[in-house]
Amino acid sequence: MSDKREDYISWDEYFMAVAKLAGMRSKDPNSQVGCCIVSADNKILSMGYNGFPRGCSDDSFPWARENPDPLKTKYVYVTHSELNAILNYRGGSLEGSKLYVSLFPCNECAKAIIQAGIRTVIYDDDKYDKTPSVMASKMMFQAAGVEFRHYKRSNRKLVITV
Ligand SMILES: O=c1[nH]c(=O)n([C@H]2C[C@H](O)[C@@H](COP(=O)(O)O)O2)cc1CO
Ligand SMILES: [Zn+2]
Repeated sequence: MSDKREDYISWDEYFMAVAKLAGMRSKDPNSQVGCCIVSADNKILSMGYNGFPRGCSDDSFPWARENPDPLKTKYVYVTHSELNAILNYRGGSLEGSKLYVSLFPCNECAKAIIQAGIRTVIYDDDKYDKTPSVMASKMMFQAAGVEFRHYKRSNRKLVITV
């Protein structure tokens, strides 16, 4: 007879929750994106969130979405969560790993994901579906044999007191 707990979180819930927890570090007022890279045997290898590169202070670089001067918007400076997670990994190869991310990867991150050898992408939000960037990501993933699947929310609320 087993006394095992039955309400433990699934692997998918665990890794998506870790991705979203990383996203809570983001200073972006509009989109907080988090990412968690996991080995084929379910070990967490790396995490990342969207933010400015090291040394580029959140207090001096802009978080604006729109400005006639592109240098006054975030887009030219921000490092995406997926790229940060890939670059944060210093332990060797990401070949064959899985990437959990709270927002579908853009085309630039898709290139990095493919070239890093990541084989599976599990995403939650797809709010930029139908934009050329996301359409390009999906075309590249399909061509490169990177599987992508939508995360099925269990809608469980995980409460952590810190
Ligand atoms: O794949 C992604 N990963 C990622 O980290 N981001 C970040 C960059 C920006 O900080 C933010 C997108 O900003 P916005 O939704 O306001 O356009 O999300 C955006 C995408 C996809 O667009
Ligand atoms: Zn991106």
